[in-house]
Amino acid sequence: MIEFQSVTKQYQGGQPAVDQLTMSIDRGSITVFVGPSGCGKTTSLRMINRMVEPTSGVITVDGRDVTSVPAAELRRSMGYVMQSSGLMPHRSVLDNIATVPRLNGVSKAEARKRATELLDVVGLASALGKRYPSQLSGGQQQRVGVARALAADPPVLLMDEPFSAVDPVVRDELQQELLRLQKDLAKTIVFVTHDIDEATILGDKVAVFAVGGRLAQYATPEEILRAPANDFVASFVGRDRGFRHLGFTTSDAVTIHPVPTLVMSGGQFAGDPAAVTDWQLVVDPDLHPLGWARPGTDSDLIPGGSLFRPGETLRRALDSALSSPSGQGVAVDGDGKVLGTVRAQEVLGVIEEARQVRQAAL
Ligand SMILES: Nc1ncnc2c1ncn2[C@@H]1O[C@H](COP(=O)(O)OP(=O)(O)OP(=O)(O)O)[C@@H](O)[C@H]1O
Repeated sequence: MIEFQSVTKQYQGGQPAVDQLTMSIDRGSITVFVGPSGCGKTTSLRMINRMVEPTSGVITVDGRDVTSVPAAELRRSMGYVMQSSGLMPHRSVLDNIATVPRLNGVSKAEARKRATELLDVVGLASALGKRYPSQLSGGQQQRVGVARALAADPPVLLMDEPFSAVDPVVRDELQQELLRLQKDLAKTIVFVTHDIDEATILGDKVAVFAVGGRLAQYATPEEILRAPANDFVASFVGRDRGFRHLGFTTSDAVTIHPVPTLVMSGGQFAGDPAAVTDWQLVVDPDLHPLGWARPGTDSDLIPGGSLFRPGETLRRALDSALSSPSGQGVAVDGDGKVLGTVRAQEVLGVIEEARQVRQAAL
């Protein structure tokens, strides 16, 4: 959908900000540009919609050289979301979202109707439409920024560090929301971040840029974590990359063992916890896990670790086992009811088997 052909950008008097960039961006996918500060991510993104003009090279969108399209028209045909939501402070949320459709000649009533629908699409209550941007939280403002970018239903969405100014919990929500939206919308999204975790969570493909605007690696997140192309990528991806890579393999092959349970209801154990000779999982009458009872004590309820569902990743399964006071990770079904437990040693066994299979395939 988007092609960079030997694209270089040199601002006056400096080193190239982007140096001979050649890459193809797939239609309907999320492509993430990641790298340290100043490596040319934003410049590369802005050359797609001609907010920045290349010094040399060609960029095409859908086979058309972008320089053949008037810059204003090109910009309106692509959604753009930036770090500070960039909303107009003196316009209501609805009117902010309706901006581009209005510029494209859509009637006010029609544009506002669509804007109200979009509030729902990005998970905001329609009542917020009447507020001004300063009356929203940072996370809500970013959602409005996404709604505004989607308003003209553009095939391409450019996102420049859109979630980096919000706290980690909201950021996590916004990332999940974007993935959910993308399932329905299948836009061609180019997303800039300096955070490798965000890149691997969101990207179908990840482009790692090195200082000097050179493309150091362009591959799936799984491949970048498993096989960084060089020392720069390895150090940028960081020390936990082996662990993060577990986030790409499912835990299907891990055995789930039955676990003895002790029911707790109304704050009371249904049996005698002092008689427990092995760790027992404490559950409510509907089999939702509450914590653990330790053998040989008259047992307070000991809070449990993280839970995971079969089909989730090995990372979740391992985390569940390692964070559990009993050393057993608790697997639950879609309703949150206990299915059984997994042991860290066995999860590690599956990880090692998967590694050997990959090794043999090389
Ligand atoms: N308008 C400009 N004039 C001159 N130099 C610029 C301009 N915009 C960016 N640069 C320089 O170009 C290089 C690349 O900048 P760019 O903003 O693309 O990097 P980035 O990877 O997005 O960085 P960050 O993560 O810090 O936003 C930097 O050295 C920057 O100082």
